[in-house]
Amino acid sequence: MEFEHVEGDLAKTLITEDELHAKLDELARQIESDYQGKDLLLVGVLRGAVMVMADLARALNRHIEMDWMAVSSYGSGTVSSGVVRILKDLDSDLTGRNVLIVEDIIDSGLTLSWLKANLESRGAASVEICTMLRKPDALKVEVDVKYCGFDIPNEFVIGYGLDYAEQYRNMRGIGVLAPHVYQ
Ligand SMILES: O=P(O)(O)OC[C@H]1O[C@H](OP(=O)(O)OP(=O)(O)O)[C@H](O)[C@@H]1O
Ligand SMILES: Nc1nc2[nH]cnc2c(=O)[nH]1
Repeated sequence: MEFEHVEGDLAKTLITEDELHAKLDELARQIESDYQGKDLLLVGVLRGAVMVMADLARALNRHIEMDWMAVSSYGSGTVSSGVVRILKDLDSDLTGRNVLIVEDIIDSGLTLSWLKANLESRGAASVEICTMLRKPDALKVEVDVKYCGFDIPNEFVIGYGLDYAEQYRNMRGIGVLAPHVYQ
């Protein structure tokens, strides 16, 4: 049972581990085809994207580089503050690079629209976004997403890198947190 230790904290299971991995394989084939003959720098956004990054990188049958940024707009709450702070910047020079931002979720879109513009301003040849989840009903700004795993309802989700107050990131699938946990 993949959710055994958190079962009482979940309102429902949304996406299973198998479904996540099948989707990652699909995305990896598209990315391989789109970036044929080009360099590829995967930029993971800490901390939530750690699981997607690790699994996507291994699903790709090609050379890649990885770098990491840490930004924060949520603190320990469940609603975006809208203010994005860089907690850790990239080590790489982006000049002329093909950058693929790897994310776990696009919710309001505030983090990713800010981050994409920020990386584009550093002279990259291209900056695209790959996100495992997106909430179309929660978007406050348009974000141009090239690769999206699943569109999900506007509910607070946990698992596969996504936390509530730093818990649940190691859940293998994705679920909706029961309101009694945070109310
Ligand atoms: O579209 P938005 O409303 O801006 O939300 C998306 C952001 O929220 C999550 O990160 P969070 O700030 O929770 O930090 P974490 O990755 O360290 O958990 C997620 O990883 C995105 O970066
Ligand atoms: N854990 C979690 N983090 C988020 N950050 C933005 N949206 C979400 C969400 O639904 N769940």
